[in-house]
Amino acid sequence: MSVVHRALKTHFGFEKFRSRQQEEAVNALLQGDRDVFVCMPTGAGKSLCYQLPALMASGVTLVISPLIALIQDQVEHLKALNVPARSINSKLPLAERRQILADLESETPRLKLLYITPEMVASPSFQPVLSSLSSRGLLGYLAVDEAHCVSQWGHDFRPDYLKLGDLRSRLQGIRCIALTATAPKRVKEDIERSLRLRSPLVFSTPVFRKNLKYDVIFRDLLPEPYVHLLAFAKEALGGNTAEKGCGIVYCRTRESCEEVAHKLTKLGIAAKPYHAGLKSGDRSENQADWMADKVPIIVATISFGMGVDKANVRFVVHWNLAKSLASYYQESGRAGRDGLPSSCRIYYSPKDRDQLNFLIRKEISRKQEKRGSEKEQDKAPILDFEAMVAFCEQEGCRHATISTFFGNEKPNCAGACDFCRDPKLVRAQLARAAALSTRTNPTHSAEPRGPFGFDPELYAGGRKGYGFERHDEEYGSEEDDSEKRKKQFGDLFKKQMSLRKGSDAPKETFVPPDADCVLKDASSQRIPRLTVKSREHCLSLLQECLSSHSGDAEFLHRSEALDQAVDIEHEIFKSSKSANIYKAAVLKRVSEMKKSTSVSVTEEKPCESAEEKPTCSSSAQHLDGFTSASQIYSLKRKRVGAGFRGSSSLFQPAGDLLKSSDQTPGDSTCEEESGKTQKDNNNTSSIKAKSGSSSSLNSPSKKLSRKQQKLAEAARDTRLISLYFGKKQAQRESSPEPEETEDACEDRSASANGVHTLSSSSVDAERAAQESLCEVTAHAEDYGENQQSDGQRKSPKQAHEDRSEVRAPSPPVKRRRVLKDTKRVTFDPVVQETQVEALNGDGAGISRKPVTLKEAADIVVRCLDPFYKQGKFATKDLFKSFARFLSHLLTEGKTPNRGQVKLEAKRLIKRFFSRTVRCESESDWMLLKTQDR
Ligand SMILES: Nc1ncnc2c1ncn2[C@@H]1O[C@H](COP(=O)(O)OP(=O)(O)OP(=O)(O)O)[C@@H](O)[C@H]1O
Ligand SMILES: [Zn+2]
Repeated sequence: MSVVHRALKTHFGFEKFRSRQQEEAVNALLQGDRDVFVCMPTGAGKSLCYQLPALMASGVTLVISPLIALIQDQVEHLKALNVPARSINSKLPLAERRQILADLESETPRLKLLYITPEMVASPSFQPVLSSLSSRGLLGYLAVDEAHCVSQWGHDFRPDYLKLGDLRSRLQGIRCIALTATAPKRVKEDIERSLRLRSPLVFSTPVFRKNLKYDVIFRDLLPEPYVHLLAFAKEALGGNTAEKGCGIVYCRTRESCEEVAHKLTKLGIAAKPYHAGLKSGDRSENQADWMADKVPIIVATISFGMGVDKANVRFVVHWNLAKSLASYYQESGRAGRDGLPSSCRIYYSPKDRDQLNFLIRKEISRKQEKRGSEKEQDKAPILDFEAMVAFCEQEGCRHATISTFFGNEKPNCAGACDFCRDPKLVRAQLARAAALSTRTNPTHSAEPRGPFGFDPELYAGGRKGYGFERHDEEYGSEEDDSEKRKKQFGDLFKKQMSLRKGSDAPKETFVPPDADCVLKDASSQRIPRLTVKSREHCLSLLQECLSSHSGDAEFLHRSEALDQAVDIEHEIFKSSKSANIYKAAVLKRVSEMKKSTSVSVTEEKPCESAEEKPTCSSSAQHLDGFTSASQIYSLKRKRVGAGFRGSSSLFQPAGDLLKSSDQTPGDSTCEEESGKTQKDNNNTSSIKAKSGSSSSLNSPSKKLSRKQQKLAEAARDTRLISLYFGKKQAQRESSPEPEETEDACEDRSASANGVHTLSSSSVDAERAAQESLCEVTAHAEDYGENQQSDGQRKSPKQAHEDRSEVRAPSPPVKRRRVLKDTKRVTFDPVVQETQVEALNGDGAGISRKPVTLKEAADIVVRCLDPFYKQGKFATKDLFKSFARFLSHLLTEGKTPNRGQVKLEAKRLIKRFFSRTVRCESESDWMLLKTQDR
């Protein structure tokens, strides 16, 4: 037995190498003097190609891997084998980090493998560690895992990987091994160049895997898609599911995961969903059940599979299209790792294709807008996606398409794909698909394009690097270049969408939902002329109504209300036949909810609803035109005073809410409210005080009733939710208007906070780094966090702009009004508060008033909500606990006012998320208590 084989057995327990390539790669690294490039499919055993040499060589091998989750997987696996491997990352407890650094500083480190992210390795704070190891000759190899991340043509481009080139040059004499599963030709060239590999020895497994059978089924041609899927799954699993293995169904959305899992289970085969929307406990349980073969099918979003190594996956279905051929190859490659025959199927649908196409281009456009320029590599995702579409729509061998894409020779498929097995059948399906497409859209018949009408040129704007804008946005009258471009491509999009739909009525163009749209059946076009935007707006109305009436003790009422609202909206959507019926039903439901609440809230007895007290409401108008949230909320001058008399409907503009207190008792059916308002005068709120300061506009002598305040606040939050759902809208609303709104001021103020927070955070990190080497990591992670997606380090300004995208809640209505009239130029909220109080003259504004725990909690939840929605908390309970923790932290033993609480909450939250990518457990925030305060 050779030394290498002995080591293989000793360290890993394997009798032999998995493949010739694996063995040769190991030997090349151990014996040769050249760099090594390994390209093998997922699951082929790439890791061992550097792990074994690392254990046999002297020194510490540095392994660069893109994700902390992947690193943790690897390290755990190696620890279980007693291999001295560790990682330095932000999740590491301080004590362990110290231990590792001490070991690396020692004369002969015990560690053999040190896993690290590219951000960390690029961090200036890590350099001393690196230099020290290098100068003492204690570095073994440099292994770059998932090396395709270095390529701007790759689907997972990570800008920080580019910095590895410099690292490579500095570490002269250290040999590098780059590994990837997916390397189309141009990606491979990029890797070699960027990592400055020195005439590397290449060990590459052909991508062709003869045990995988590929086929494509056009879903829209199926009368019963789920029954079809069931039959396929049963056949692939070979009847006795418990013994024969398991399957994965990939879906793009959480909703379709749930639906497919439910349908399959109902049809008689157990299937569990797996997606980020599940509670982490449920998610792990579903995965564990599947791993343990208790449940044969897992229906998952693509997040599932990273690190999942299961040999007996008999099929991988893509219920929705993958975003690129490279991704598809990787995802479908999770089938048949044991070498046994397995099936990979796509249930293809042109709607799906169009939606994904739209999202990809939108994402590119977003990046370009952010960066302010177009780049050649912007085309990469489009080209990759087109390759994916061609895979489905072309007549030809599926294996050949994949192999050619990866720069391999065409393989001998020998019937391992539907086309090679029965080309006639595939052609017939394509013809039927084309016929269906023509029937649905007559204009297609004249177009030279693929069977379902796919024509890359149709997206000409996108090909030139422009993204698609929501065509129904209004454009400013002053069209600068970028506005013109937007408009031009807005028009282009309209035209192209009409082409697709065979319609020349732009109004009917359906704008697909954003990727983060929470609506159920979001992409359904069942109700003509009902836009996603309208549905989202309705959803926000329902949510606000639910959250503002769900009682006050619950920290999370907002998120819970959203869940409930999603169900209610969906129920209404399903049962409505037209857009008007749908809208009316939503308003009715809102009104009913309001009514039922007002019965229990004895102190509030305003006009209840449009239906009951028509003189009190303007809801007819809103019903028709769907009053935008900004209208409801806005206190812009033009709207103030132009509203409706005495309405207290939920749909009443906030300006009118202010105005309503002006009415004479006999003016409307809102007498009671008016009277109550008068009575409330002594309970002076700052809203009153501040509206007083803008007396020329807003009938200062009266103040808002509690309900009015509540409604105004609800309206404000409704607007925030719209912002959340459509950032486009947010941009439009914050764009310059004839008069400056309070929102603009708030934005700047938030930005100013951002500046403060950011700088203090980096100062803190610097100090920490100086204090101890161990703090190096925190700094490095901060560094990583401040990277833009396209890799440029954010300037503070950019960082603030980004921050303002997910805006923090606005200040109370009261402040806005005063600020407007004082032509705010100061962005320091504290200064503003002071100014406001000075204007009030009594210094008794709410801003100075100490907040209660409940009020603090409310502020904290609002600040935290965007993070929860971005999936930064593993569970809802964690979110709740963290909110509770922060609220106590901010109020215990102190008497802060609202402004202070908000500032401090934002600072702590920012701090927390600069170190913690995703909150997974309560221990994550324990440091905040001690370190960060
Ligand atoms: N020589 C071998 N004999 C038996 N099993 C092996 C051998 N080498 C590696 N394996 C096993 O193969 C599985 C896949 O290995 P590994 O995770 O390294 O694959 P990979 O190519 O890195 O996949 P991915 O692209 O998903 O990272 C692991 O369970 C590993 O233990
Ligand atoms: Zn074939």
